[in-house]
Amino acid sequence: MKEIVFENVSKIYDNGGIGLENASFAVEKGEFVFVVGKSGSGKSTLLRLVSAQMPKSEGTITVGGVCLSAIPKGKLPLFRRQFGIMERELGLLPDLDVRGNISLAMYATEQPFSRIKKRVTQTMATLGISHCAKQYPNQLSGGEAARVMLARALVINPRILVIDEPTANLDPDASWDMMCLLNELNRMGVTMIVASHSRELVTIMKKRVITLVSGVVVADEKNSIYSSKAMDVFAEKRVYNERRQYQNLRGGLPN
Ligand SMILES: Nc1ncnc2c1ncn2[C@@H]1O[C@H](COP(=O)(O)OP(=O)(O)OP(=O)(O)O)[C@@H](O)[C@H]1O
Repeated sequence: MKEIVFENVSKIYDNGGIGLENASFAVEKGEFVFVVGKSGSGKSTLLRLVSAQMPKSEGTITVGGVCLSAIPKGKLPLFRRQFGIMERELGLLPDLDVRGNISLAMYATEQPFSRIKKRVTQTMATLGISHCAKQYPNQLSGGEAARVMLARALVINPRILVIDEPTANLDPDASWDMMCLLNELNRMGVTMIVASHSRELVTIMKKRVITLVSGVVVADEKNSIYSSKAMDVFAEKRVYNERRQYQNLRGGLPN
């Protein structure tokens, strides 16, 4: 069953910047997909479009069979609850301990306090951070803080986890632990869309990899590796084509 479908989706920001250009792909329920590309290639844009955090400019996005443009604005917050989102910009609140930070994500779901407490305890145990429950963010290691951010995304029991750079600023051991954890969550049935800069980890994981260059999907392969060569070849071709178009417009190519 198709969980996410993008059909000719583009995102053009208010200042004219292109975030994503004519992207088409589908993600199956329970799939694990990496999104890779150089800085500014459109990874975060794609993730934010998937999780209905901003509107697309063109094309059609369908999640769980629901076309995002058909959802009334007032119903979007409820719709977004099927996504767990982990991204750098959503930092931990410094004045709340770990349990508080994770619990906060559940308050909007309006569940009874006892249920929230049980679910938070369970999530901390799953992610191996029970021992940090009473610690504050500035008392956590990088790896622990990343797990708390993941716990905050996971605690609402999402169908889809959308994760931007899960291993940013982590040492190799903590990065590997994080990837294993994501793999484990995926095995439990959660659909995963993960943007990553980590060449080594993406290659080792052998998952589906969507590669972006300047907002364009240039490769989409199963059991794939992070190939900077594919990016470079495409970037060179694109620059060459743009030069040709420009020179044609100006009256023909020079010798
Ligand atoms: N809010 C915004 N307003 C205008 N342009 C934006 C905005 N957000 C992103 N962009 C532009 O869209 C393009 C894609 O940016 P995006 O953040 O999606 O890339 P990225 O691959 O996630 O980069 P990074 O790896 O550095 O996080 C870039 O050219 C960027 O400048």
